[in-house]
Amino acid sequence: MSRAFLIVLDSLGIGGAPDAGEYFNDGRPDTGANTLAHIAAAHPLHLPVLDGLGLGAALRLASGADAPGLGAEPQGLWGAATEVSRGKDTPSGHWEMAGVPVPWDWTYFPDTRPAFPPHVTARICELAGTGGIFGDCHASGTEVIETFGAEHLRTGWPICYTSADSVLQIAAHEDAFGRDRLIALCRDLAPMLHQMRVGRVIARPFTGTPGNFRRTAHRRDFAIAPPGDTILDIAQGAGRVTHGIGKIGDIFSHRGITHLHKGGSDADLADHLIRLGGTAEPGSLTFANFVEFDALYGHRRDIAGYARHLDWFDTVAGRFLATLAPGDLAIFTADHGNDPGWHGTDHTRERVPVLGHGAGCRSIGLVGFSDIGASVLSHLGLPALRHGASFL
Ligand SMILES: O=P(O)(O)O[C@H]1O[C@H](CO)[C@@H](O)[C@H]1O
Ligand SMILES: [Mn+2]
Ligand SMILES: [Mn+2]
Repeated sequence: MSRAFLIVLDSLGIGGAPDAGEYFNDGRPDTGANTLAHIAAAHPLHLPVLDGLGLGAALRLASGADAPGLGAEPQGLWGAATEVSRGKDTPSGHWEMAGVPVPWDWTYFPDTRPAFPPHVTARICELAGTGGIFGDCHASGTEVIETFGAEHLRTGWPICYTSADSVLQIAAHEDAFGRDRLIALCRDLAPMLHQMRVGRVIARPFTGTPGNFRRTAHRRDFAIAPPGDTILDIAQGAGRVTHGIGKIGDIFSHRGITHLHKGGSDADLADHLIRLGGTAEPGSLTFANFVEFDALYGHRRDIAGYARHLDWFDTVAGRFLATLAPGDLAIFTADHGNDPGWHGTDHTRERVPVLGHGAGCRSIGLVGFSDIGASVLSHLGLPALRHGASFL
């Protein structure tokens, strides 16, 4: 039985989203944002594997842009996907490609002080047993603990903040407040926030002393569950083994995942992917997310770093594809844009590439995100979901 591998390069947009004007960075519309084109224009890229599948061709199709060094004659299945979900965030992109477009508008907290409505603050205080909270604003997680950490140690009040994403994050000291207590607080708060269509409550434990605070690796995400069955649920329900690599567990609220493979860096995740290329079970589905494009380079508007990471990933893709057997399908795609050449620090609304290995050599044209999931199910011989049509 052949296998399927769905690999997300987190934030590798290729421009051209027809509704980019309805999404903003620093109050200005995303019209014209193009992650790949702006990186390639500023920094020469060497991507023989991804471009060989059709990355440059997909870029031209999505946005009309040409990129220096890209645009080889495609040897794979290639096209570009347009998102319909009303959100340029990670869960929206992943859920839609997994067959579940998001049927609601996410709730975002305003960039005001206070940022949180009184009933939310009251609930946090009730659960934490404190007389108040610190923060209550949009903030960077490292800065907010510098600002409020000392007062937090003195009073025990949790530090609560948000961002341009649909999130409520709580930072607290691992020892003084207690790591388990923080995680329990976030877990107990999450149902109310999910009801409000806030995507995630995130525990952000830290250690250290004033002036030397640092976040620990014990972050925990309590994410709203996808509002319907995804390709992971369908595959697992049909008795197939499913592998999640990286953030996939958190993104899908840990549903439909037989084995989760995590790591401290994309290099660790690449090791998992290459190993699973050789060992994943017949008929299995492997779903991977490489987050460093987004977290380390897109949000930080680091064009050179993003370019280096793309060059590195291309060698990973080559090593991974060499492990596959005839009949296996691999699809490389992305969940949204995060143009490091753009203003602001937020994601950008863009189309994404769809590059297939193991399914012939042709253009699939412009497709929808949910067509990706439909194609994976069709390849695995599994029943279709309501959304999407296979392009295989
Ligand atoms: O500044 P930190 O705490 O890393 O926050 C970031 O992490 C959140 C979740 O990925 C994002 O919404 C952004 O706010
Ligand atoms: Mn993402
Ligand atoms: Mn991001």
